[in-house]
Amino acid sequence: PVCRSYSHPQHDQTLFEERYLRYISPLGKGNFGSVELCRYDPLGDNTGELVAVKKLQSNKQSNLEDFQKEVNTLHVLHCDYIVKYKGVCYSMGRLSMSLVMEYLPYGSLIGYLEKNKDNINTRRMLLFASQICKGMEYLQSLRYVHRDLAARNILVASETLVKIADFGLTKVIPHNKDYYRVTQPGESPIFWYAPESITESRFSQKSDVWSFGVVLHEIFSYCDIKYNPKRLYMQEIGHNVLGTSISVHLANLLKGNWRLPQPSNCPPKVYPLMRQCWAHDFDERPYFSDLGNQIETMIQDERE
Ligand SMILES: C[C@@H]1CCN(C(=O)N2CC[C@@H](S(=O)(=O)c3ccccc3)C2)C[C@@H]1N(C)c1ncnc2[nH]ccc12
Repeated sequence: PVCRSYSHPQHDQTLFEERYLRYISPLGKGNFGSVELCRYDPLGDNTGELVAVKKLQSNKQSNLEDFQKEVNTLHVLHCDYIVKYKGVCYSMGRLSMSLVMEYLPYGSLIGYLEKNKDNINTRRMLLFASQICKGMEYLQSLRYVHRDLAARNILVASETLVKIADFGLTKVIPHNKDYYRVTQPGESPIFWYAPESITESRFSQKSDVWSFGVVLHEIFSYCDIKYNPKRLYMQEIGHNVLGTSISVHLANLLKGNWRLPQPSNCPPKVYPLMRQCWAHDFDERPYFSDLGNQIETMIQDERE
């Protein structure tokens, strides 16, 4: 099986009491809220465990429902390559809720690759890529579409393990379809989006594969801010575009077959892998299982 999901006879510690949740520092911010480092310390002697708490910004009813869906999503995911869900914390009398997850001290892939670029070799980057593939394969086996696959949402658990870390935009594909259409796209990460997601708000396993190609580009650019996807696309589109929206320019650029350039010291066989993920026609894009196999083979070749 892709993920050894064993059932722990763990106490179902899914309810964290707000009064024992001690705020320590911020871990990250986004459009809808933030993730904070906290210590859950019921004994009050600082022996409690460190946890990552994801808070919703506005307690608008709709966000609360989406958040509840995210909690339900994470609750069923048991995979070595997906961040572990620990439980929820209700506050203000169930008016607002927070999501409690495992805390991984290495933080996101962005900071980690930038900081350690000198001692991370191709094999390790390919190992990380294959783990993201496995996590995505598992997610898709449950008919989930992530919709926000990006290096900023990948967590580093150890020097040899990464985990997919954010399911704020994840949707379940209905059984009678193979895609999900979003009605109210909020602030969208369009520079990680497949063409059909930009123009038709259509999301599927194959649009996640497109985003995976962009994550590969980020990894082999060491998440260097100078070469991040948004900056590279905006350079090509031109910064002073007026009138028509950026997404129209981006969709035309992709229709005209322009793609993110090969990162400077990217191994020759990795860029074609990104290009496979960026096929304009989603039926031509590989499955995560195909990608995983190709990457495993590259890891073997790197060993020799
Ligand atoms: C990389 C992680 C996910 C991304 N992130 C983040 O801050 N956000 C993800 C969603 C956005 S949000 O605030 O927009 C959001 C808020 C509510 C609903 C939906 C979205 C914030 C930082 C995290 N981070 C550094 C962590 N570091 C160490 N251990 C961890 N355990 C779990 C996360 C985590």
